[in-house]
Amino acid sequence: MSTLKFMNGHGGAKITNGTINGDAHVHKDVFHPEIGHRYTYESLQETVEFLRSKVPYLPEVGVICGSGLGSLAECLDNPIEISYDCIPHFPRSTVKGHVGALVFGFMSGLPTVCMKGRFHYYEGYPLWKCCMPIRIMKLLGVSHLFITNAAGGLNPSFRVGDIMFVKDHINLMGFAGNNPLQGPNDERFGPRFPPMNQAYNREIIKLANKVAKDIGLGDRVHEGVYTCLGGPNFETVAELRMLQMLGADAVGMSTVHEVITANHCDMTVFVFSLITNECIVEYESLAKPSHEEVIDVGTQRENSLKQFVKELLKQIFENRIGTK
Ligand SMILES: O=P(O)(O)O[C@@H]1C[C@H](O)[C@@H](CO)O1
Ligand SMILES: Nc1nc2[nH]cnc2c(=O)[nH]1
Repeated sequence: MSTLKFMNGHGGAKITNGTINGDAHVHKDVFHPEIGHRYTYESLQETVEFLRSKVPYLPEVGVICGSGLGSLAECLDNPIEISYDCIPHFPRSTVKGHVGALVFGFMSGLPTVCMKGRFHYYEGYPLWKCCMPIRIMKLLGVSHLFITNAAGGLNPSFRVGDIMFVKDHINLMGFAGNNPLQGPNDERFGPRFPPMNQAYNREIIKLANKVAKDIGLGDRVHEGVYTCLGGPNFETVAELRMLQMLGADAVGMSTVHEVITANHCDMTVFVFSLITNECIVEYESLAKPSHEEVIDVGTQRENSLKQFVKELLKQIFENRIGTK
């Protein structure tokens, strides 16, 4: 049995645990003796069918909310919030600041789905599972994916609260042989060997710089290279110095595998990092990064970021950027 609850003040609906747990779904995922468990195209279709039965339109835009950035989902008009624990085959959020719900609605007039909470490798999920929602978004019809994250600033010119438009990444986990596309390739999603040299849409980055300037954020934005480590610990001084030498401007614990999965299935991708802490590269410093600080900075910057995301989205679609 399924129940929609109306949310105060938003004119929307909320589907939470317990309200639809009775919905039976059959697990058709496969276990390969050599490589272990994987989702199949068919099992993902079950998730898609479930979501289609709850939401009366198809989203064109996807937004992944980073740590402390769940409030971006408040940009949606007429939200329909569906808790991850109601959705067939969906992993569960375990991290503070990641609520664990898909929120459908209209952002700048465009049908959009926000992931209020992402999945991380350090939670114990393999990368292919962390990225499962991206394939779900693709199957629902999402063409443009906005990925956001909280990251430590490696570039000494970055200040806490700055925004970095990601122009490229260094896939350190991939260097170690860990990649979300590992395992059998399903050509219905994309090719076995996808290119990654244009993973971040250049036109959107150009527009993002203009929009940031127009709304008064011009002096707080940068372009840069993001890298991801597995976490959950923050980095040592020696590790951070090494990352700086490699050419990374910001470090986090997510995003890279999501970008790879999204590009594999031909989505248009835009990513920004909120610099929530300065990476400590001096042994003398007594400062310590913390998840609380990361979430606080997200909260402090939420109004500017909401305004930025709404305006950027509007202009992307007005100018048909990245429409394939
Ligand atoms: O989900 P993101 O990448 O935004 O979160 C970063 C990485 C860790 O999950 C967390 C550490 O505070 O912030
Ligand atoms: N790995 C990593 N992730 C972060 N997320 C937010 N800040 C940081 C950081 O300093 N390091």
